[in-house]
Amino acid sequence: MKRRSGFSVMARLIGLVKPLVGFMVLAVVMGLAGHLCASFITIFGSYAVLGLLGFDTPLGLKAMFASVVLFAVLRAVLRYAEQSCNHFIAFKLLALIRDQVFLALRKLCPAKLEGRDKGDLISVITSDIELLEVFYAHTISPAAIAFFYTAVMCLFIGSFHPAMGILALLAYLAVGIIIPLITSRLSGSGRTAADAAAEFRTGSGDLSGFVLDSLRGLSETIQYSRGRERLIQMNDRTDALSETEKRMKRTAGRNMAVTNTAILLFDLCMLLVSAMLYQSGKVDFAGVLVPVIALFSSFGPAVALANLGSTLQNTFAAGNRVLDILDEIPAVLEVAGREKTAFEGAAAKNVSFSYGAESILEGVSLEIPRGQVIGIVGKSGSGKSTLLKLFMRFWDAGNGSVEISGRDISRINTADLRNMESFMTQETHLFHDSIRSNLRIAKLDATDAEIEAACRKASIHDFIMGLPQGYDTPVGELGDTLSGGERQRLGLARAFLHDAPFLLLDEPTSNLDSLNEAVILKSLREERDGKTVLLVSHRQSTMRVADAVYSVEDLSRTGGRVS
Ligand SMILES: Nc1ncnc2c1ncn2[C@@H]1O[C@H](COP(=O)(O)OP(=O)(O)OP(=O)(O)O)[C@@H](O)[C@H]1O
Repeated sequence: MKRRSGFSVMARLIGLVKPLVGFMVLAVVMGLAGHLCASFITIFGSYAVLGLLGFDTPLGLKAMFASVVLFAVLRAVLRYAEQSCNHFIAFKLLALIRDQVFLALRKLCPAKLEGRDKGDLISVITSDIELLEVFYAHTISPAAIAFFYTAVMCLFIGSFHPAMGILALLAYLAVGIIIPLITSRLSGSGRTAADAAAEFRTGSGDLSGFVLDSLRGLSETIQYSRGRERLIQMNDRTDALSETEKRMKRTAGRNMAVTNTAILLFDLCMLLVSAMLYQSGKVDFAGVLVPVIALFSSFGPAVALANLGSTLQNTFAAGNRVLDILDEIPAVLEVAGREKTAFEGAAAKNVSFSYGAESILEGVSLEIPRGQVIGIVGKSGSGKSTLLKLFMRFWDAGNGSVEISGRDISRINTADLRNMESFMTQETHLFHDSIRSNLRIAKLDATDAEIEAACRKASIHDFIMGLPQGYDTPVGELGDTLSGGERQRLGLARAFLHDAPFLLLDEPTSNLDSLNEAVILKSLREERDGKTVLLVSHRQSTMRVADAVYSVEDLSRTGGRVS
């Protein structure tokens, strides 16, 4: 994780939400006015007491009581309006940030997400982004309100005597900034509160990842009787996390105690200073009563600012993780605005590729003429799937060029490429939705007849019709109510439905019995007129459909033709 300063995280987070600046200003103005109304209720109340005691007051008694009532009503209305405005901002902002994060993920996908811990990613998308709401709705505006409110109150208290104004300023600064800064730097084990907050966010991401991993590996855990160990590990992680949280809470509690003590001491100071000024005739009795009451009742925004300290560290840690995703550079950049390309065949020319330092393909050349079925064989791990991914441009080739219709695919519009290619991977993911919707993602405007035709080609139509709700049957959670072969055939149906000229099939028949394999091979033969197929398979029976078969290990040396 990249470490950024609190200031730069804050600046970036504010930058993310420029479109809502107007609403933010409105929330601050209403919040400021609301707080001032609240303070002036007590201040006018104290003037009213002075009036009752026979002292001179700026307004008549009736006007003062009426003002108190007016301020009370205004306070309520302004508070309501400020809160509504903040909620509106918060939810709009969440939508805005989620949009940006999903956009970033879409660009990073799939190359940069392959190695990433999915649980950690889920934690960023859900809890980290949600925590940013705290930053926008409950951090920026309280800080701005505290700033303006403090300025107004210092001027008001200072209007009785400058010394009292300066004392008030010191009090607000101490409570709102100095004390939280000092206490946030001191935590039990010598680490800063920021460290604890970052540790907490990372720990909770790790825990989500661990839980997800445990759920996915449930059958292995049961089979090898590792339930107890797994549970102990989970408990250890949870305990470590709650220990960090406890430490953070303890720090927050201690800070609160220090802040409250400081408020009482500053009030006492104000009382002493005003009494001394009164004795030396510098202020009248109102100059004692009103500033003391005004200071006493005006720490709200400064305390709110102080309280931000503990949540702010947490928010910055979350912000850092969100920014990490936004700043990640995609392995492959999207292409748009280029001349449209129609499929005329594909080729790899002297292509080399490595995942980091691990070299997978070296000097690979392969011609895939239009209308042909080309088979690729090779040892497990030799790079067959990788070669298909290069044709999909999930990764860019290190050296050499991957071409479609004679043009390097890094110069073909990404949208054209997706329309030209149907890729069936070894793992067919099924969404938690009906079978029909799961198929329709391959062609959003597909008619029911088209879906049915694709399913017949993939030899899965009869199975679907046998289900209680046919095509409307919901696929179970994680799709594990379907067998591997059924999932595979649904994957194939998607590939057929997508109806692209270039089909890339990675082990399309590995989980099928020979009967289903035969139906699918027949479909492939029938389809072949308008289609070009790149087929990876370990099964000789499947490879019989190919016009030419190459071994991926030999593609660089001998041309690699096997049959
Ligand atoms: N995203 C990745 N990052 C790093 N290494 C990877 C990645 N994907 C695959 N590999 C590695 O690259 C090598 C080739 O993988 P690939 O999936 O292309 O092989 P394959 O020939 O299709 O294997 P199989 O027949 O078992 O499916 C393997 O050693 C694999 O571990």
